[in-house]
Amino acid sequence: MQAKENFSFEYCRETADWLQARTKQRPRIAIICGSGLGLLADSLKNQESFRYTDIPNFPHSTVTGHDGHLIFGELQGKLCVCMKGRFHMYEGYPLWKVTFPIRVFKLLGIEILLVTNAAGALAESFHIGDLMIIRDHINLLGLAGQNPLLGPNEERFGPRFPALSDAYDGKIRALAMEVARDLGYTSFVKEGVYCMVGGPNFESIAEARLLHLLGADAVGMSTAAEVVVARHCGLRVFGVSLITNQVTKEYDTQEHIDHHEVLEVSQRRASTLRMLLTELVGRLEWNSLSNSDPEDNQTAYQNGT
Ligand SMILES: O=P(O)(O)O[C@@H]1C[C@H](O)[C@@H](CO)O1
Ligand code: HPA
Repeated sequence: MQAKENFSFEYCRETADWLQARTKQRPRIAIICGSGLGLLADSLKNQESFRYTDIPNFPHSTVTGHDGHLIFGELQGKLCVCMKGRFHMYEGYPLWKVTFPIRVFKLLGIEILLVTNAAGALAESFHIGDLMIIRDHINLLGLAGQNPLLGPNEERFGPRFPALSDAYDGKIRALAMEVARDLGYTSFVKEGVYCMVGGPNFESIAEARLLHLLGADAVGMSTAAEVVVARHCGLRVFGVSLITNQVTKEYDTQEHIDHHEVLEVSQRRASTLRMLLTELVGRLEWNSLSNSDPEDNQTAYQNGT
């Protein structure tokens, strides 16, 4: 098992304090940009940007399409902090480090986490360029014993046994669907189940068939671990996958997916995803999202209500 001492409250606090000493911005929304999806971060107003390499304790981005800046700024008049580039287990980081920024966000006062990723389609009804609002996930690594919450529990962040039955906020998903309707996006905005695998290889045919049989609509190499840590510390979560490729499930194909193709599609569709999220952020109203929703028992637990 990985040493956990560096996932401690104090270690996260040190990073949050460093950031708060350098910006007066106090955002309540955090956004993680997936592969090739950094465009959203670029559209923040009044930007204050920090290189990951300058932030104490922060991991460094090593993957093409993940720039490596933490950007504070305004989107639709709302203060946000945006990760332009995320971390993956296949880069050699333990999962606690992959998800470290989430706990820093919590200490910065973040309440809502918006996660994006590039993913391959397993569902036949999905097409390249579609946006999949994540209804639920299969954390394949977690089921196999690789979980960012392994080790002593830090009660100041959350409970030993967090519930994940409501991981992806129902009210924010409904709002996003409303936004999609208003933007005329309904033909390519779908809902579905995201499966996180470890990577870095793409799936074999037998693996792709298995994941589809298990109920996954799309597969990628991120997100679920971040969401586990976010829900543990009571953040509300909204996730969206940009479908960059069809995952091959037939043996008689000549198609081979590669990361360049993933980046090409995500860069081509980044402005559409940006539009959806920008409009969504603009419509996020804390009052209408309040926790009278019985679905949101995790946050109620955190608040002691
Ligand atoms: O960070 P995300 O999940 O968007 O990145 C996906 C998964 C792999 O890192 C990479 C494969 O092309 O894109
Ligand atoms: N498999 C896993 N991760 C991915 C894929 C895929 O097909 N596309 C983008 N990220």
